[in-house]
Amino acid sequence: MSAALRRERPGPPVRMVHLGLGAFHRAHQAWYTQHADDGADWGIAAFTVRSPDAARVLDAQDGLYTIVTRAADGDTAELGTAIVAAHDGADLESLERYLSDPAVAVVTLTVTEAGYALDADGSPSARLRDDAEADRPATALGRLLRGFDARRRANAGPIAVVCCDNLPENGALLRGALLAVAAEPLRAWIERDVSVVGTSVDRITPAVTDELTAEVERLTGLRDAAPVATEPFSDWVLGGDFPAGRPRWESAGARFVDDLEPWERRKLRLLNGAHTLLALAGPPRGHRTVAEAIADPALRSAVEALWDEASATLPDGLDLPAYRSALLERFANPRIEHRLAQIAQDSLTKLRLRIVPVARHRLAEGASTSGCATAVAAWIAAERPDVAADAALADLDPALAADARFAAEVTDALARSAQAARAG
Ligand SMILES: NC(=O)c1ccc[n+]([C@@H]2O[C@H](COP(=O)([O-])OP(=O)(O)OC[C@H]3O[C@@H](n4cnc5c(N)ncnc54)[C@H](O)[C@@H]3O)[C@@H](O)[C@H]2O)c1
Ligand SMILES: O=P(O)(O)OC[C@@H](O)[C@@H](O)[C@H](O)[C@H](O)CO
Repeated sequence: MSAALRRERPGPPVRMVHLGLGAFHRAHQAWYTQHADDGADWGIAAFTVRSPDAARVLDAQDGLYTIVTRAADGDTAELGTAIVAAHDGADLESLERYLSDPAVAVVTLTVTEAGYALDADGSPSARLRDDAEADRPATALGRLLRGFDARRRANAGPIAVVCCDNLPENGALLRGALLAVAAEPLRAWIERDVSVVGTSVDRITPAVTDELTAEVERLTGLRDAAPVATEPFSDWVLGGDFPAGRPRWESAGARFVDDLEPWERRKLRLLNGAHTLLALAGPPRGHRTVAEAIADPALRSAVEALWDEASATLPDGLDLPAYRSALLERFANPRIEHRLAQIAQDSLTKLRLRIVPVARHRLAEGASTSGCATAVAAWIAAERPDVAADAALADLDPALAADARFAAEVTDALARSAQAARAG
């Protein structure tokens, strides 16, 4: 019988807190922290958001888990060691305790786009406002405010918070939301003592499947109930200050830049924009995963058209040809089973953030928008099949709906996909 995972000696001291204990945190921020040359000084206390399950499982393994890196030609396994404590997100007392400790210097978040509980214009939803005043907040930001208030009362000093979700201008968005819902005197403390760091995060890490557990046992001889599978590629670009210190993530390959926005846009508009397109257009053509969808010549050319349009909205100096060709290789990785159904969550919000700005930019220049129109048509076909195309388009973005050329392109794309579906 295989051995279970347990620590033989204590892990690093807790100096980071993470909210959103999912697959991505374990494959990305925790990986960079353990690979930093001062990683032995930086342990992470990680909290779930909605369900305690991931914390229970990881806690039973002393925070240890296996990271399986899946290259096209095979898998390798390594032990993830940076997470030293795992908690149910509802455990506010532990969150307050960590954040009251001056040695804790960084908070990271991966709570998904929906997890911020913001309205479409980026302002806090009524749910978030109510939650920020609740006795036992249930949203990630409500809980973060509770933890920050404990730090303020403990006089534990400034701290950095890093939003690691796929949201444009994620640092500014998070800061705006925190300041909008915090009551005084916490609001003034956040303004003065919390540095909100913007970041672009990149490592394709699909949801964990049962098959992975068996694969880990085969590779390592260990029983692991919390493994994670990820791709060899990894990138982390950050912009902002860390007033209480941070791991030397740059020694593990992270990049610190003065102007984050171009890198963030490159990733969101090319990688995530294409994922959103494939997640909508792939299933009606019988595809289940990104690798299957990108192997379909019609979808590959739709992605290329979208990338041509998105690339024209990006500044020079981002090495776009190399990035695009690496993306094609990453999408095609046969060992990464990235299900389109997982990516298709919240498509309306993602189109508004990733496709609509490109389409608007191109229309203002009188340039082609067929790639954007294909993505929008795929969304209408998948999620608004019973609504007239012009009404669905108006729901997505009134300015695009008012543009006769774009509306006609969407109608044409819908007709083409219906014809393709009839043809079989
Ligand atoms: N997985 C990737 O490849 C990847 C890569 C880059 C960035 N990201 C970013 O990280 C996020 C998390 O990715 P993951 O793979 O760890 O996801 P996940 O589904 O494992 O979720 C992570 C955490 O978010 C919480 N959560 C999920 N949906 C929520 C909701 N609607 N409201 C509140 N909390 C919610 C979960 O409880 C969990 O604690 C992504 O949404 C994305 O923004 C992921
Ligand atoms: O839910 P999304 O669309 O923000 O993200 C789903 C995937 O596209 C995403 O997780 C990518 O794998 C990731 O952004 C790669 O770095």
